[in-house]
Amino acid sequence: MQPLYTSQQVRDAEAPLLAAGQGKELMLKAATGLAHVVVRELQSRYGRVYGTRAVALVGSGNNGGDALYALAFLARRGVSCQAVTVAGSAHEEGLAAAVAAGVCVTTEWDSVRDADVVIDGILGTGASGALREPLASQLSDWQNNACDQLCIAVDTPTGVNASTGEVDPHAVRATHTVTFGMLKAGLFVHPGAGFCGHVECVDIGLTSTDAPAGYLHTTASVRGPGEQDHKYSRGVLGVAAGSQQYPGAAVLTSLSAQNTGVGMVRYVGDAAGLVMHSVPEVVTGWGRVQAWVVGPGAPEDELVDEVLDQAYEKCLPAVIDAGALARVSRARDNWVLTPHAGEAQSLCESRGWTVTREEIESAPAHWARRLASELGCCVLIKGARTVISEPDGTLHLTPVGPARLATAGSGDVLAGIMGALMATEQPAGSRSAAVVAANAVLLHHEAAGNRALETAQSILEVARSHREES
Ligand SMILES: NC(=O)C1=CN([C@@H]2O[C@H](COP(=O)(O)OP(=O)(O)OC[C@H]3O[C@@H](n4cnc5c(N)ncnc54)[C@H](OP(=O)(O)O)[C@@H]3O)[C@@H](O)[C@H]2O)[C@@H](O)CC1
Ligand SMILES: Nc1ncnc2c1ncn2[C@@H]1O[C@H](COP(=O)(O)OP(=O)(O)O)[C@@H](O)[C@H]1O
Ligand SMILES: [K+]
Repeated sequence: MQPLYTSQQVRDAEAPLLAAGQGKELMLKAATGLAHVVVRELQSRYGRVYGTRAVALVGSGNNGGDALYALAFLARRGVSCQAVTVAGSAHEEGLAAAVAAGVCVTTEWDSVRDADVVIDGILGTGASGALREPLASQLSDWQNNACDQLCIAVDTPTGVNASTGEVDPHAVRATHTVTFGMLKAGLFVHPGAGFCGHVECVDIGLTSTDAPAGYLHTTASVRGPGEQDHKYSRGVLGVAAGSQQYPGAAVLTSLSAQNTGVGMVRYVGDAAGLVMHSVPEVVTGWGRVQAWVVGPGAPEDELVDEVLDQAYEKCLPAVIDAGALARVSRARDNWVLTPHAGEAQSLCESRGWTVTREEIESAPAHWARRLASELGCCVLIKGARTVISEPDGTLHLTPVGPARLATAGSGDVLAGIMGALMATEQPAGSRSAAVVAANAVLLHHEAAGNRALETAQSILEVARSHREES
């Protein structure tokens, strides 16, 4: 997992280097890394670099400085370069370097639309508040008329908050973002993540001793059974799912758990016959378990309450989904609540917080954090972009999953995968529970089929391919 930081943390990491007089060196490293990406993308899209046209939008700060030094580099490679200064002033040394390399400087935006590549060097980590006029309207005019244009953002797309992922209505939609030194959390949080395109980080020698704001998870793993393991030591998962109205959820949860790999699945609920028919390895009825999944398919309240009490009293890790979410009155830090935005809204409402589903969808990290802090457990808000927060606000993020997961029963499958990992991994606190949850999301993405049943089936092969035998 890769650490993610806020803008302030990055600035704090830069401060001692700047104080030691290394500011120019840092900027040149950043600009060189940026220019290499521009060259690579020009080559990849147009098959040539020489003779292409690059336009950089240049703000008044160091973000613009990066763009100007990169233009100087590109001009020397035979790219026809123009700097559009958008803020009245620009980084002096960067401007001088660009002019010396033959870059044309203007305040007119006419050339932006026809550029082969636009470099967004307006705002980076120094941005604050809403985009000001006339910049905001100029950005909208350009982007409303741009079509499939290569656009490479310097450090962060202008208008995307690099710490929170919140987005200004006039924000730049980049195809690529070249960020410097440390990954910024806002580049991976919805909705900002959707404006960044492909993100890559150029190493400029920054390090931080701060606790990261979050982690990016990109690699799944599944623990295999050890030589000495038996079905009980490997982990038994209790599944309390399904009802007469929604029996299928019980099947999807149990099947995906079994296929992910677990010592045993014990099922309790109203769909035992159907579960047994579909997954004959499942054992029905109460017994000892090492983790619980409770809630998919709206099991009865009495059953849910009994499971929640047992999991709480025994400190068992648990995945709390759908119908069980509203029954949670106390929680352990190794629990993961998995609401979609609508369920998250109900959780908020029951706490007297007024928020719409749309507001949760546009700031899921904020609401996941708030709920996790309030409840004292991990909260995973499902959706096109899934966000996990620990109670202390540390985020756990994954790359975006395939949209074919937007189908009924998909969440039940995720709950089963996560439950199986909980039973075998036995997370003891919120950090390890969040890591398990992120791992489950990655496996879910990889297994995604066109139907939830197909996903639950293909998780067998996906988990096998990631299994590390111990
Ligand atoms: N420091 C280092 O070691 C390194 C830093 N690096 C680079 O520096 C970047 C940070 O540079 P930075 O601190 O100069 O801030 P930056 O993002 O250019 O913006 C400041 C300008 O924006 C303006 N402005 C602010 N908000 C605004 C708004 N809403 N709407 C309109 N304007 C607004 C603000 O105006 P003011 O508020 O002062 O009037 C000010 O003029 C960082 O992202 C990375 O790219 C790399 O080179 C590596 C080494
Ligand atoms: N557009 C999308 N792209 C990627 N993943 C998605 C998308 N829409 C939904 N998902 C994922 O599909 C699952 C849907 O879960 P949920 O809404 O609980 O469905 P159900 O209740 O029918 O099981 C979640 O894991 C969610 O993150
Ligand atoms: K930028």
